[in-house]
Amino acid sequence: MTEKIARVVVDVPASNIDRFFDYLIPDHLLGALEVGMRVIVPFGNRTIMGYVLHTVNETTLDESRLKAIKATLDVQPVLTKELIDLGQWLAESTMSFFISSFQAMLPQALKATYDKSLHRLEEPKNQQLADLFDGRDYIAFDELSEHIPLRVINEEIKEKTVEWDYHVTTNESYKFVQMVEVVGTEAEFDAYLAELTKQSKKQFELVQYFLDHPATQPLKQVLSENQTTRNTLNKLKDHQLIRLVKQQVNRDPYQGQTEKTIPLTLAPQQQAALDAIVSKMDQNLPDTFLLHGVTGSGKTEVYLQAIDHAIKQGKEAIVLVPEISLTPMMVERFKRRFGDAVAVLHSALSKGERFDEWRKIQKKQVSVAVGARSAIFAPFENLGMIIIDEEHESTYKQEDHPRYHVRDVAKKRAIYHACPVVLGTATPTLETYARAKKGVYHLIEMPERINQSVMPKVTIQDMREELHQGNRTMFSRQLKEAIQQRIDKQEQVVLFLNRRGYSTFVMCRDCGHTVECPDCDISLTYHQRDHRLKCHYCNYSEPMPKVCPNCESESIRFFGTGTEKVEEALNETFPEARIIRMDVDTTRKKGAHERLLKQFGKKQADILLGTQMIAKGLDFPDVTLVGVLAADGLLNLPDFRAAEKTFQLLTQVSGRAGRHELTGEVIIQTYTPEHYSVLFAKEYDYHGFFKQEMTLRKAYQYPPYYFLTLITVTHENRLKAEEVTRVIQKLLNKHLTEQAIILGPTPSPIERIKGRYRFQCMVKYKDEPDLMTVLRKILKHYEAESNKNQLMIHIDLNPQQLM
Ligand SMILES: Nc1ncnc2c1ncn2[C@@H]1O[C@H](COP(=O)(O)OP(=O)(O)OP(=O)(O)O)[C@@H](O)[C@H]1O
Ligand SMILES: [Zn+2]
Ligand SMILES: [Zn+2]
Repeated sequence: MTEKIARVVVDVPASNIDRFFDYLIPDHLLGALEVGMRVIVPFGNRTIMGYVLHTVNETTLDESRLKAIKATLDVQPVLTKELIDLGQWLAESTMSFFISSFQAMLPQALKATYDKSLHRLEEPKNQQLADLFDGRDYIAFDELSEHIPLRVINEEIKEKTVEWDYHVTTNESYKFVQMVEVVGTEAEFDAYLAELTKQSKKQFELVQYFLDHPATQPLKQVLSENQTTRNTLNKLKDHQLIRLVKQQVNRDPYQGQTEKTIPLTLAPQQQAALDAIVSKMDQNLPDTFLLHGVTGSGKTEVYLQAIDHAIKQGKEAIVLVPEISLTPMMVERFKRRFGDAVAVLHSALSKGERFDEWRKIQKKQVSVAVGARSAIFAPFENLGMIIIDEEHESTYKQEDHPRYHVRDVAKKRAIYHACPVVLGTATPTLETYARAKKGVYHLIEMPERINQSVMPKVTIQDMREELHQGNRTMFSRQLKEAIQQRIDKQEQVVLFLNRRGYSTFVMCRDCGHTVECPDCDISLTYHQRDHRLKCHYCNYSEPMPKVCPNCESESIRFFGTGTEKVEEALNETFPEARIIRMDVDTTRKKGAHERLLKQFGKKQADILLGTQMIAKGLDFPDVTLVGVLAADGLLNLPDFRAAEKTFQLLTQVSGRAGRHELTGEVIIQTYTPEHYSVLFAKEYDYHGFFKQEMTLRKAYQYPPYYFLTLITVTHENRLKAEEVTRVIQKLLNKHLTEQAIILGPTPSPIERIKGRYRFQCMVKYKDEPDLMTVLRKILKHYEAESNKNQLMIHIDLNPQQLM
């Protein structure tokens, strides 16, 4: 590359800096610097990180005034040309900053951190400061701020005795292991042996060992095989018979996987699906498929064989799974089929592990990336296919800048690579199924389970009725009996508790007072482990009160059902049952998910009790009963998708039973047995549910009939938040077409979070070509106030959460 000017996006997420800056490429970097690399550049009086997006020979600015790039952080670009374009598109289509978009595409470890320190140029005039330097040239900001007032520093800077120095560090770290290399000749070992006294038995053994094992091997292995210590080994090192060397290795979070699986003979419906997908792949067509297959219909095997086809063509594949730590079984199936050709990217890995997995993709050491949302940015350059499993999951939408939906990014990448996208699920979102019905997506239906196994029979238990009959426990009589039967027959049970919207809040039975977070508008949740009340939004916590803060009554209790409480109740009711509980508390440790599921798989427990995280991806042959303890939790959320989410969840959970030879049974407990989402889920009637829900969406003007945009305004002052929202609502009214429906301002369902009041304005529309322009103008108008951070305006195009 011979251009001499680089266009850089700098690491400052602020609206007035959200553009390219031109920098001179210094001589020593000419020819070495490439587009897509990270660089260190001077910016104002600071030094920061940036990405080189273009190189050019001409600038519209005065070239003599351009600053030069200080250094590059990479020897190989971290962003491909495709990703550079994608990042810009992402920023524009989600109304985010360029820098936030690029950061979102790269692993955490590549982000920069900044240290600020004071650099001494000559002896400071201020004695206190001079003393603090004490012969040093730099003082870290933290140390400085403890001792010297900022005013003094500013004066010294004016005198040019000192200057601020900014140091950029990035966090990519490589893992090294100590290796033992044998360097002594046989003769030298013999000479050493001759020197040894009779007491040095261990040394004799070690010499013998190295003569037998001359190859370089890990230190850890040498020590463990010889049952010896570093000290003992050091004697050989001192005699220059061995040497310790560092070797860089990839951290491998999936070490020691079991043997490989081979492709299964496909059932006819699977074969048809595979043929359709492979044919588009071979024709290089960026078409989107909806693979609508009931739970247990063998979708995963279709993915595996389609990927196999891609690999054989020398192409690569991306597989997206909801939240990967929740679906370890899924990951394992890919690992076992493709072994080392798979990189796994997800949040349960350490920063370093994730970086190593990402680098495998960058270095073309793998051809498959399996991961959660951000894996859609895997830097492959020859994609053959993108798969989004469980496409209905809300985790595919990022709820923070850039607010993108993985489906949109996938379609964009598919066009670039001319490859198909496969959306797979048993419960498509209404948006997706409507598109498939219109022919925008190719619809593939897989209505049968593998091996003709039937969908488990679902019964609904009306918990109000149970109460009338005097049953005050959390298990209906039928569920209790069914669990007991499974324990007796040594079959297994999965019990699902919907945590969201059904958490354990504290209420006084005398006065009805509930304990709420002082900063957010929601009840605190009781945590048994440390006997404290916590806020799920801001981390506020306080001890569980002994008496009601309102009336001092002692009858203050927690309500609702947490997994811990259910576990207690299970222990009481079925003392002989072995229970595995899976929730945020028991799975906090790394690898805990996998470990607990493995235990259950080995039948070391009778009952698996858990929250959302056990709803999908589980495939255990001996599970014959699935119980849903409280189906209504989601129904009560203030969200137009509440029914859809309930239907999806119930269908997914039910799908965990009877997947192999044994027939399954599902029992759903609910307080609203007449709700259509419960009734259609009972019949596994997706099409019936779709029809009914579409009618409602049409009547109430929601997606997929209308697009939504949600604008949320937050401010510490309630009036201010409401007023700004009102102004925005008026502006939208004025500038959009007559057809647009503009609602608000209304308080958000959670009116206050972290001490900030929240108001929202919702736009429903079919076609508003000017919407983005108007929204940009609004943001621009409030730019100054937003940059000072008093006012915040969030714009969410196609929101998934309305809270
Ligand atoms: N062609 C086949 N022959 C035999 N067994 C198969 C075949 N395809 C899939 N299976 C097995 O059937 C079970 C269900 O398949 P799979 O998990 O792929 O379904 P799925 O549609 O992905 O399910 P879910 O959406 O419920 O997770 C698995 O145990 C799988 O190994
Ligand atoms: Zn709070
Ligand atoms: Zn009270």
